[in-house]
Amino acid sequence: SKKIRIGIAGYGNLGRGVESAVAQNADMELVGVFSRRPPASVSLLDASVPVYPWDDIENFRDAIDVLILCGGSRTDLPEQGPALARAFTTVDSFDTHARIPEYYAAVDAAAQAGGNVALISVGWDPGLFSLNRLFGEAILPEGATYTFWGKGLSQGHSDAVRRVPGVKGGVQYTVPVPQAVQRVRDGEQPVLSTREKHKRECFVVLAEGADQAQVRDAIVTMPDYFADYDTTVTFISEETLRREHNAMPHGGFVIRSGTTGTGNKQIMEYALALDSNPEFTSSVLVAYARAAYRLKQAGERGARSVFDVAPGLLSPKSAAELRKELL
Ligand SMILES: NC(=O)C1=CN([C@@H]2O[C@H](COP(=O)(O)OP(=O)(O)OC[C@H]3O[C@@H](n4cnc5c(N)ncnc54)[C@H](OP(=O)(O)O)[C@@H]3O)[C@@H](O)[C@H]2O)C=CC1
Ligand SMILES: N[C@@H](C[C@H]1CC(C(=O)O)=NO1)C(=O)O
Repeated sequence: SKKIRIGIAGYGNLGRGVESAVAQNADMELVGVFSRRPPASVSLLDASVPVYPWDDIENFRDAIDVLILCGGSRTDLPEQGPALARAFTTVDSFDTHARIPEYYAAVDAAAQAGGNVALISVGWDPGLFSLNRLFGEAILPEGATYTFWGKGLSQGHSDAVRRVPGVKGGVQYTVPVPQAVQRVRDGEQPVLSTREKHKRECFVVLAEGADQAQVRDAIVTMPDYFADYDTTVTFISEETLRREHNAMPHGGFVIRSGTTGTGNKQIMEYALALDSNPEFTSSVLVAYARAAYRLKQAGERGARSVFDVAPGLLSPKSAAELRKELL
C-alpha cells in the first residue's frame, strides 16, 4: 500500500534522528533531506537518500506528504515554521515555551493559507510531558504538578548557546536540584521557583578573538532560556567538546500530586530515561507525522498542538485493531 512520503528540513541531531526513525516505520519512506549547507557537505546515515539545497524545497510540494522541521527553535523555526507550513503539511518541535502562542498564531495563518496541517511543539517537552501535565490537572483538579529534567543535554538550550556570537561550539546540561525533587517526592507539594528546581551548566568553545566575559554574559542573561536559572559557563577546547560531550542523554519526569474525595492522596507520574535525546524526540516527531498525514487527508487545516491530536492517529494500527489489541 502507499507509503507516507516524508521530507526532512534541516539536518542536525534531530534531522539524523528522523532519518533513522523513518526507517523503523514500514508505512513511511524518506523522499529527501533539505539543508541550507551545500548538499555535498551533508553526510547522511544512509548515503542513498538524496540531499537537496534548501531553496529547491518548493519543487517537492507534490512529492512530500509530511515535512518534518528539524531546525533550531532559537532562530531557525520562527522563520522556517510559517514559511514551510504554507507549502507543506509539517511537524516541528518548537520548544521556546514563552513564545509558543505567537509561534502557533504565525504557523496557523500560514497553514490555513496553504490549506495544510501543521503540528507544532511536538517532542517530549513540549510534547509528551505537556500531555501528562494536562492529564494531571484535568483528572486531579486539587493538587500540584511538577516537571523535572535531567541531568542531561537539552538540545534547545545547546542550540541557543551555539547561536550566541563568539561561540564556535557548545552544549548545555540541565541539572535538577536534589532537595527540590526530594520535597516533591515526599508529597510536600512545595511552591518552587524556576531557579529552585534546576541549574544549567554550559560548556562552550570560544570562537577566535571572541571575549569570554561577553559570551558568558550573553548566555546567562538570555531571556526564555537562561535568565531565570543559576547558570555556569565553562570554556573548553574543541577537542574536549568532541571527546567528552558527544553523547546526548536526557530524561525527566512529570508528577501530579493531588487529593480526591475524602482526602485520599493520589500520585500520577510519567518518566523518561533517554540514551539519546535527539533519537527519542525524532521518534515522537515521526509518530506525529503519521497523525498529521491523516488529519490532512481528513480535511483538517491549520496549526494543532499535541493536545488536539487523538492518540489513535499516532498508531499504524487501525482503530479496530487498537480496540482489539491495546484497549
Ligand atoms: N520539544 C522537544 O521535546 C524537543 C525539541 N528540540 C528542538 O529541536 C531543535 C533542533 O535540535 P538539534 O537538532 O539538536 O539542533 P542542531 O544544532 O543539531 O541543528 C539545528 C540546525 O542547525 C544546522 N546544522 C546542524 N549541524 C550543523 C553543522 N555542523 N554546521 C552548520 N549547521 C548545522 C541544520 O540546518 P541546515 O541543515 O539547514 O544547515 C539544523 O537543522 C532544538 O533547537 C530544540 O528546540 C530538541 C529536543 C527535544
Ligand atoms: N526541549 C528540550 C526537552 C526537555 C529538556 C529540557 C531542559 O533540559 O531544559 N526541557 O525540555 C530539549 O531541547 O532537549
